[in-house]
Amino acid sequence: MTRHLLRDDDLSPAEQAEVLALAARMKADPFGEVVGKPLAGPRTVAMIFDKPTLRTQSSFAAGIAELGGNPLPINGDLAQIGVRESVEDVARVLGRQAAQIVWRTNDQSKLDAMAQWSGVPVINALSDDFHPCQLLADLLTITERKGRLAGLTATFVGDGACNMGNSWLIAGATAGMHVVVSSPQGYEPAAEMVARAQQIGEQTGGSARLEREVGAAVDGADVVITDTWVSMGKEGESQARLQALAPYALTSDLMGKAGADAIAMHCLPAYRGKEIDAELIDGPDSVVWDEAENRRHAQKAVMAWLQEQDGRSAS
Ligand SMILES: NC(=O)NCCC[C@H](N)C(=O)O
Repeated sequence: MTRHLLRDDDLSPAEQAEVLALAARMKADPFGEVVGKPLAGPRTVAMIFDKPTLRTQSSFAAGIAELGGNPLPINGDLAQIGVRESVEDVARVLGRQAAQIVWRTNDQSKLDAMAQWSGVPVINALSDDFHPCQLLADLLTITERKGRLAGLTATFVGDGACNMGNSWLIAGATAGMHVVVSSPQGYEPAAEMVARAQQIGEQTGGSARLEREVGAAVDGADVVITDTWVSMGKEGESQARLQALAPYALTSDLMGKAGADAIAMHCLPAYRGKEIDAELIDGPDSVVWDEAENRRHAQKAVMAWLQEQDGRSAS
């Protein structure tokens, strides 16, 4: 069966650990002299962007090239998937051209259809619901800083209903972390996301909970994460969001409540003076540039791992 990375729990806890270990090996050997070049040929990886992108396109393109493959960027505005032709038909066409498909889009259901019809591994490069590639990069970054994941407390503050809030719940619990999400009313993750993370936590020793009071949520945390208050596609709600989320800004004061060696994370793009203080994101507790670099290493590991799974299922 062809494997995909459409949401964070498409990887079991053991598989997540395997991908993260591979990512660390790839980071130490960027041109594949030891780990090899699983996309050599070159195999083509189609990258479709229906939303803006900087980190995702550049890290996938560089990573695909480092794996010996051919990155094929597709402009979503020109392809008009689901408008000019159905997701099913696009999937069947791209599945004949590319070894893998990377897609940044809005609806999770479109990714499901791409996976169902393409016959090749599909990677979610951000949807409205999940951002699993960012989480693998973030977990790699935490491992580098802390030497472990299981047992650490990660507190996400701000818009918990967005892709990053959901992915933190699911991927953090998969890694055996204690995930706390602190959001104002109306911006909490859906109950089903929290329940799913709790269910995974029962298996891994991790946990997931919501904590409305932001100081209590950050108290003693090992990792504090935030994200933009206005995710792509939510621009029309900007004013209401900036107002509602203001008490949940990640300031240096708030960060002071976290554990002594706590790190601050942000997937970028960041809005200084809104969801995060300039002195914090540009200060010594911030690991945001490592997160951005680690997108490449984590995604290379995902592509290599999916390619290997695909080979296994074909043989
Ligand atoms: N580093 C990135 O890939 N950026 C992710 C932006 C996440 C944000 N919640 C958004 O959906 O716009």
